[in-house]
Amino acid sequence: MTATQGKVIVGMSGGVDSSVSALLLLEQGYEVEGLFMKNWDEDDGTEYCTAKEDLADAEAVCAKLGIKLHTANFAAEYWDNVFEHFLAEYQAGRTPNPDILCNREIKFKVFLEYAEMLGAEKIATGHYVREGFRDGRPRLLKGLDANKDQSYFLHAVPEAAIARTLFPVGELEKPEVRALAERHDLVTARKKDSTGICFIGERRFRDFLQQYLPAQPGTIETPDGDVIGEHMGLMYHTLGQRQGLGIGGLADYPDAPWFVAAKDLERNVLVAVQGKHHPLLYTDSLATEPMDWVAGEPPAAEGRLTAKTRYRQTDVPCRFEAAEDGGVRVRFDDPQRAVTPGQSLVLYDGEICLGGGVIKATWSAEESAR
Ligand SMILES: Nc1ncnc2c1ncn2[C@@H]1O[C@H](COP(=O)(O)OP(=O)(O)OP(=O)(O)O)[C@@H](O)[C@H]1O
Repeated sequence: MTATQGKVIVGMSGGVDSSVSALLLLEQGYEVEGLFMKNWDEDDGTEYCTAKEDLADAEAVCAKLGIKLHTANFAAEYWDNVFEHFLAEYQAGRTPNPDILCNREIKFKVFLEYAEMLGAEKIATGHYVREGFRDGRPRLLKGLDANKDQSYFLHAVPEAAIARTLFPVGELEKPEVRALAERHDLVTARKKDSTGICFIGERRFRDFLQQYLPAQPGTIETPDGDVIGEHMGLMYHTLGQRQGLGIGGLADYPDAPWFVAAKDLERNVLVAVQGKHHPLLYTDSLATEPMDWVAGEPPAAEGRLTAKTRYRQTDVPCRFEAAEDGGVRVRFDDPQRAVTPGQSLVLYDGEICLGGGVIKATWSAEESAR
């Protein structure tokens, strides 16, 4: 086939989505080359990093498709611009999402620059999102497969980078993608989806974090300040999670499970409540750090939108207003469970992903009313 559409570099992760992306672009008449990025040097003596296998799979797919595969090591950029921030956030008691930063800083910045160096105007990835023009602007749209939509992770990528990226699988459902890979005999057809944070792999999160952040034991308390247990470090706990208390003698409390409701950083105290639906586990309104707007600016009018506070959540109705510091204040129509500082709030106008920001404070219905 002769290429008529210009040169595009596909981010080849060794997974099925990027394999099929390369295939589709070839079928569409692009001159396609692949790039495998190594963002984590796995010489930390563990067996968890799958980079070697992934590279071998990317090589096999590129050989099968007859395209060239480049490799690049961005581990230094990843460490400086993603990982250090990730650790600092944990240290500050928040639960960060490094994949969002990885997209903004690595996949849609360093990778784009690298592609330019290789003589390509455009890059492509296997993300389940779409690009579409609305009101004359290139917009980031949700992927058609609602189960796989990855716009949550891409909300911090600027419009100019979105405009230079192709998302061939964004128009497809995942089973169609696997079927295409099977039909073309690609080795990744049945490869299982990657889970969790890329550099942590399947290992226990606490073990990983302990290599970088020392344990900081403290107490677990009720909202009234009764000590009911001990924790090994606030960073090992996630809001809304069921919490084993590790001590007996809770004679004053009925035998109901405890859930993490808050982290008091100043006192190094984990606050726990009883019952999965305790009101303190619900957020009525929140504030974010300065927002990353895909369009570079907030929507013209404040008002009603929908929002996700975590990946794989259906977006829920809310009302938003801009704050002076560049962040937003959002109030949900219905209080949301386990909204976690450090994770991102992402706003949508229908299928358009507008942007998002890191959640810095949350208030329960009772606190909002005060
Ligand atoms: N190491 C890598 N090198 C090059 N591109 C990558 C790499 N990791 C991810 N990407 C790109 O980012 C996209 C989304 O990555 P993600 O980790 O979410 O994988 P995924 O949705 O399981 O996709 P895939 O099935 O292609 O691995 C990939 O489809 C690929 O285009």
